Amino acid sequence: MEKSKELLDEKAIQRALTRISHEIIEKNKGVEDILLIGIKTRGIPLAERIARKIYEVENVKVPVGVLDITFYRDDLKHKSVQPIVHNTDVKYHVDDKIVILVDDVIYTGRTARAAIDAVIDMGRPKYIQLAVLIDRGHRELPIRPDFVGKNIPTSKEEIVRVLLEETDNNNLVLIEKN
Ligand SMILES: O=P(O)(O)OC[C@H]1O[C@H](OP(=O)(O)OP(=O)(O)O)[C@H](O)[C@@H]1O
Ligand SMILES: O=c1cc[nH]c(=O)[nH]1
Repeated sequence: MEKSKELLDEKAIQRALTRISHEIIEKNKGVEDILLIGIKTRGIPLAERIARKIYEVENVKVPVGVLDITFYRDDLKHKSVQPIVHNTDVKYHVDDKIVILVDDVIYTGRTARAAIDAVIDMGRPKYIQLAVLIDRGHRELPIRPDFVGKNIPTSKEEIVRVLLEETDNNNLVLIEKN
């Protein structure tokens, strides 16, 4: 039977995103030349929420782009090793930009790596940074996010589910064990 435990509620998610937004501003000494890129699915609403928070603080509208990256798989336990970047025809002007990739969960790091590759294929950004709501560990590549909402130690058997109002009509982070 699947057991589910709540890790973050709506307020905790929003607090984490507020902190990440402030850290982005601080690390980059403002928000000039920043391009946020949300990784589908839930990285997109997270990037939009961060953009809204940055606007509240800095009064600057930072652009938000989208990357569609998925694994060919039946479920999370049967991922193939290669994530696939789908919208390769969508190109952003990344030259000299600070590109901040945004995703809900980082696990093996393979999605982040595919996103980094996709951005590098588009041009020559000044920096690429990575923001995630949840870092659940178990990296298979030397990739570490610059901005983390919450580090959650997990076993490989567990699954972290991020639910957002925009995609799931709910705001919760759950950990599930089969
Ligand atoms: O670090 P990794 O091992 O690559 O795992 C992290 C990725 O897995 C999840 O995406 P998923 O493939 O479940 O797609 P979804 O977000 O569209 O549900 C999550 O949203 C990250 O993009
Ligand atoms: O547990 C996991 C692992 C990868 N991606 C998720 O969204 N959850």
